[in-house]
Amino acid sequence: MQEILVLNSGSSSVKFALYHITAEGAAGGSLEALTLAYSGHFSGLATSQCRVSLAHREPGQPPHRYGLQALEALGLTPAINHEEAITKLMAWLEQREDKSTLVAIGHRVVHGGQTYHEAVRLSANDVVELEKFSSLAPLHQPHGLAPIKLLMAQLPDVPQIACFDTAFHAHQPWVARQFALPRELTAKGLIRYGFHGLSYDYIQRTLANVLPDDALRSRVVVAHLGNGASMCAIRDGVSVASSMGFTALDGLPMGTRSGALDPGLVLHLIGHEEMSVEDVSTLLYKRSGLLGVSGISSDMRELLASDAPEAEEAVELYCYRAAREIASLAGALGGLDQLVFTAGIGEHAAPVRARIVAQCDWLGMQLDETANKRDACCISLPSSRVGVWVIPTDEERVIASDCLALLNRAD
Ligand SMILES: Nc1ncnc2c1ncn2[C@@H]1O[C@H](COP(=O)(O)OP(=O)(O)O)[C@@H](O)[C@H]1O
Ligand SMILES: CC(=O)OP(=O)(O)O
Ligand SMILES: [Mg+2]
Repeated sequence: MQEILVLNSGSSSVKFALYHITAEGAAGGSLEALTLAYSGHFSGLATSQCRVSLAHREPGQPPHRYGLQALEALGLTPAINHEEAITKLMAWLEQREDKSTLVAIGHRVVHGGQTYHEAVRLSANDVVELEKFSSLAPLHQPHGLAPIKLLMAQLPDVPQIACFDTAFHAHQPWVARQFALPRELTAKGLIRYGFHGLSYDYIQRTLANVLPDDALRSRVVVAHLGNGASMCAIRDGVSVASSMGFTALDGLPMGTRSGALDPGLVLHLIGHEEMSVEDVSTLLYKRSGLLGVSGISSDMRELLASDAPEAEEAVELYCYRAAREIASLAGALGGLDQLVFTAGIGEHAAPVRARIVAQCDWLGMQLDETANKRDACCISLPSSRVGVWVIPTDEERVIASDCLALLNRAD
């Protein structure tokens, strides 16, 4: 049985999955060409909520979830940061006996810049090139590249394949990518890239299965609300605008990131608050967003459970900015047919979805409150002009499927 391993370093998590390639899969790269065998994650990294999970799946059986003792026996105990998560994951992989079945390892790499527009088998030189984007995605790029370097050394014959968050947005109209800056800076690549593209790709492919009529999916906004959060306007299956820009700091407020700010505020911090570039970077990437406004936590679960007015203020601001962003992206699309919620908050936080949808009622959204409380797939009423959906994302499956397509092309 041939296998593909996938690693996905998010800002608060390391997710991993092992797929078996089905007989039909050997010939095509569809999402269904792969059978999930193992999946797991280290989550809540750099918070007080660090957790680990592992599940094993046999075809036709319910998933077997490992308990705490079984996880401990495998060395899979909670990790406090990405480095520790990767070390534990590598040790678990190392102790698996047979690695000859592994035909590729797929990695989520958040920033692909202007050159990397599709999945690529990495050379050592590619890794050097991709490291140049580390300052543009400090919460992601170094953590995505670290296991690539380790695995290139440990398993030199197994292709290490990078799949990029930015790739899905690479064909946005130029007007959506430009900043209003002098041309010589734009020419240097100071443009909007957009992120979470693997997630958006999964959602648009899955929505097409749930809602097969193309005409109903012409204008879609996907709200990827995880620890990082962004939205994407998708017209006829193609990204046309996104809330994230040059870096994964723009747009919506996030767990610890500020989202969009007046750029004059950054100048003020440097000029009048005597903050260095590094201080401002730490402030905007690690101390802002839900954590900064609430002063309590970056985790939406904790804020929703809290009675503190500061927690409520953080949730209110989060939902307000999200509703404004949906309207802005509907503007880019010239209307809206469907809204999809996904990722940690989008998939699980019914009160957040309810508040956002309530603020979008003027766009023609009517929430089915019972369906919303159940995290059902369709959460809008039949009378709602805009369909509202909850679709769990699966970046790992898109990565595995892109790897398979690349391997099949190379044969
Ligand atoms: N049941 C829940 N209710 C509210 N928020 C949740 C729930 N489960 C997860 N979350 C939120 O999702 C976030 C993690 O989202 P996820 O997409 O997995 O993260 P990452 O950005 O690291 O990939 C957590 O920080 C938490 O705020
Ligand atoms: C790009 C980004 O913010 O990703 P994540 O939500 O996984 O941290
Ligand atoms: Mg994520």
